[in-house]
Amino acid sequence: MLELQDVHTHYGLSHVLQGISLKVGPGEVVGLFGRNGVGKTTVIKTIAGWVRPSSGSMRFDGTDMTGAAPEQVCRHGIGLVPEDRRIFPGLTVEENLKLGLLQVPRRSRAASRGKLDEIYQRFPRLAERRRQMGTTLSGGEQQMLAMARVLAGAPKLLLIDEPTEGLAPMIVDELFELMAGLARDGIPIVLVEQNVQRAIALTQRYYLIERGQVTAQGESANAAHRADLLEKLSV
Ligand SMILES: Nc1ncnc2c1ncn2[C@@H]1O[C@H](COP(=O)(O)OP(=O)(O)OP(=O)(O)O)[C@@H](O)[C@H]1O
Repeated sequence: MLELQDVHTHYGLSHVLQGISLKVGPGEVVGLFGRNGVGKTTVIKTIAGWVRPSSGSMRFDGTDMTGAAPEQVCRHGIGLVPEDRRIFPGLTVEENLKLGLLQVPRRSRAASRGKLDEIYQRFPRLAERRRQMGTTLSGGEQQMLAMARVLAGAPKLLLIDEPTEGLAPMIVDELFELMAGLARDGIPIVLVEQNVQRAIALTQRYYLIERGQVTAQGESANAAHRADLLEKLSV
């Protein structure tokens, strides 16, 4: 479904991604793990078109998307939930979600309402707070809103970057439960998450990134692969 081949990305003279190749199949949840600063967010941003690769290729759903702009990537069905959440200030929870709904052009009023109801069922906390300003939500709730807004655009693949960073344990549990729900529903996800022990249980496969390269990959259910990953990350 998504395939990156030998992707190199630079920030100026800094050669951050040094030949990343990875695949995500239909319905697959794939983890990108690694220490701080190794390039995980840059992989996500490169897929989303926020950063242009200097070489290599990317295919999504049978289309060559190498170097595509963020809006094209988004239109092709890749939804990004960024690390900093980007909740629109001055808009309520529902207004934030309605902006997400606009991602799908020509959706009928009834279909939009249906989608919103579906989102509120998945995220009951957002339903309770639908009239509250988005930026007044707790960090964890803002993370839910960021996810829900992307889901309103009916993405074919989700990129989720560090969703639980800095959040209280209880809300972290809720977020993992929500992501498990998305996984059960067959929504493919690329997940960057520092909490590897929890995240590994959610993913089917993983890539370990070190210094801008994939240095290990494996099946999450394979005990030896898991042990190898946790050992390499010393967790
Ligand atoms: N806009 C930028 N300009 C220059 N260098 C950058 C930029 N963004 C990131 N970097 C550098 O690129 C490297 C990879 O950063 P990236 O954020 O992709 O890593 P990461 O693995 O996601 O780390 P973290 O877990 O800390 O977010 C780091 O050395 C970082 O300092």
